[in-house]
Amino acid sequence: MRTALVQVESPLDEPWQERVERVGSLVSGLDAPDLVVLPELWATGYFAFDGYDELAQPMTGPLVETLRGWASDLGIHLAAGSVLERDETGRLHNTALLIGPDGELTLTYRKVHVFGYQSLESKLLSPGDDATVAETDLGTVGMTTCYDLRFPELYRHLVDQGARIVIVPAAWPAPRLEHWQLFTRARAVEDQVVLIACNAAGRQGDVELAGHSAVIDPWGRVLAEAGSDEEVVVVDVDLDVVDATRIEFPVLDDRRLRTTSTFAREDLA
Ligand SMILES: NC(=O)CCC(=O)C(=O)O
Repeated sequence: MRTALVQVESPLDEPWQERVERVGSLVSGLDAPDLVVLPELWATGYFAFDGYDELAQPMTGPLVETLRGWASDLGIHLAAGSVLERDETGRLHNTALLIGPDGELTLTYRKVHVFGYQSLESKLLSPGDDATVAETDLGTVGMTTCYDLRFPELYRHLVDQGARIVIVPAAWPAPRLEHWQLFTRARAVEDQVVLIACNAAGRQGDVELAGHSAVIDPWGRVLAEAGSDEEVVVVDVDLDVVDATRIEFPVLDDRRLRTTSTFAREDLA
């Protein structure tokens, strides 16, 4: 699986429409990837909180239409990072999406753990209340978003549904780079998945993003890692490593505590 991580910079003074055009050119210039992955809220800029309400769109809106067009024109799987979704009741969500080579939405995931530390996300957005997987011709894929990396039970929930690949779009700030590197590797090793994490880069206002997008295999090997600037990283991933690891070292079979795999919906209302 040829995987391209497009580690986008989203400076607050760049009009978002220009950024979408710029990133579209980057994506269409890639050399025949199977999967392209973008960061969390890259079009809007995660830290552009003032623009959240104005820029949120339904999943049938023009931004998602454009992204679907990229996937179908190029015949790729596009994990298009996340977008600000306005749902049918008017609430806003941070919604990650995977689009298939036919331009159809394969998987959507509303970020469950919205972030409130030096961030207005938890005030402005409503959390999701579920996480599912999609069967694709790449394998069984789950998605989580950024801060979710700190909540391992979410990943077990995906593994319980058969996830072999977990894609993580992020806007993770530079002061906690060590946490990013620790959690991405930990989740790959403990859940025996290929973990594909695409972070934002550059500055968004006062915040410096960490970059260091990475692809990590179930042994914890970092197959590719970006630096801290805007960059595209391409890596060929042999997905057989998931089954090989689970057969060689069947730690998931030794679990004694089964999660109930349910969400505390009453807490999320
Ligand atoms: N965008 C985010 O969810 C940031 C999370 C973060 O900075 C952290 O967990 O640390």
